Amino acid sequence: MTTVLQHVVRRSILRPFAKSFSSGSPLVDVQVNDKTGVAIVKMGRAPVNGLNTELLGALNDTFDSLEKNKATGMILSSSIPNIYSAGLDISEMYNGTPENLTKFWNTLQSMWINLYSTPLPTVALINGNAPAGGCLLAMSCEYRVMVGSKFVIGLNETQLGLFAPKWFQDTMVSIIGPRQTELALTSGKLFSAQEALKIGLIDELVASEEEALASSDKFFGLFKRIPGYARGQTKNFVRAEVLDWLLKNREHDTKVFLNSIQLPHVQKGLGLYLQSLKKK
Ligand SMILES: CCCCCCCCCCCC/C=C/CC(=O)SCCNC(=O)CCNC(=O)[C@H](O)C(C)(C)COP(=O)(O)OP(=O)(O)OC[C@H]1O[C@@H](n2cnc3c(N)ncnc32)[C@H](O)[C@@H]1OP(=O)(O)O
Repeated sequence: MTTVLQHVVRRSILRPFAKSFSSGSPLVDVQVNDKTGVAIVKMGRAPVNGLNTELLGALNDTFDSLEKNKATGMILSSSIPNIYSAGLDISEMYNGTPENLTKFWNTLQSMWINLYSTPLPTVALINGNAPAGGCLLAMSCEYRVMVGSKFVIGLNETQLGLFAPKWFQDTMVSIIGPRQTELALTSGKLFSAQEALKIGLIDELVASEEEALASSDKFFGLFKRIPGYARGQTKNFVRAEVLDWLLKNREHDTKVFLNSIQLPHVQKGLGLYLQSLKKK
C-alpha cells in the first residue's frame, strides 16, 4: 500500500529537473541541482532517522524515481543536526508481529538492493552519527565524506546482543577487508571520524557541509567523460558478489532474521537497550 507520504515523495521527484526543489515530505527531502542533475536526498525522520518501514519505503521509492528520471548522481545525507541515522528503528524489532517484522525486513532488503546496485554515482555525506543501519547506508554508497570530527560510525550490533547480517558484513568487508571487519564487528566497534578515515571506512573528513559538497562534486566529476553504461556495468561487476548473495538468499535471510529476533532473550535485550536510550 502506498502511504500519502510516499506518494508526496514520488510525485515531487517526478517533476522535471528544471529547478532544485524540496519534496515537502517530512521523511525524505529531495533537491536536484538543475545544472548538474545531482540529487541531494536528505533523511528527516525525527528524532534520529530511525530506519522504520515507512522511511525505508520512502528511500526506496526515492532511489527508484531518481533513476527513472535520469538524475546524474545522488548524495545521501540527513537534515537532522548531528544525526546521519541511528540505524534500524529498534521499536520496529521489539515486540513486532511476524507480519510486521517480515514487512520491515523485506523493505530493508529492497531498499539496500536498490541503493547498492544503482548505476548512479552515489556519495554519503555523513553529517552526524552513523551507527549500525546508518553505517550500512553510508557504506552502500560509493564515496563517503564525513563532516566534522565528533561523530562515530560502525556496525555495533554485537553490543546490542545482535549480529550484523551477512550482507551488512560483506558490505564492510568490501571496504575495509576481512581482518578489520572481523575485529570491528566482533567487538561492535564504533569508529571515531579519525579512526574511520585511517582505516578507509570513510574517504574524506572535512570541516563543513560546503566542503563536503565540493568533495562530492569532485567525485562526480571523475565520471564526466566516462560513458554511463561502462561505469554502471563496472560498478555492477565489482559489487556482484555481495549483491548476489542477498538476491539469491532473501527468503533464507528473512527466516534467519525472524527466528533470531523473536527469541525471548533477544527481545529482552532489545527492550533493555530501548529503555537505556530513553533514560539518557
Ligand atoms: C542466537 C542469538 C543471536 C541473536 C541475534 C539476532 C540478530 C538477528 C539479526 C538482526 C539484525 C539487526 C540489525 C540491526 C542493525 C541496527 O541498525 S540496530 C540499531 C542500532 N543503533 C544504535 O545502537 C544506535 C542507538 N542510538 C544512539 O546511540 C543514539 O540515539 C544516537 C547517537 C544515534 C543519537 O544520540 P542523541 O542525539 O543523544 O539522541 P538520544 O537521546 O539517544 O535518542 C533520541 C530518541 O531516539 C530514540 N532512539 C535512538 N536510537 C534509536 C533506534 N535505533 N531505534 C529507535 N529509537 C531510537 C531514543 O530512545 C530517544 O527516544 P526518546 O526521545 O527518549 O523517546
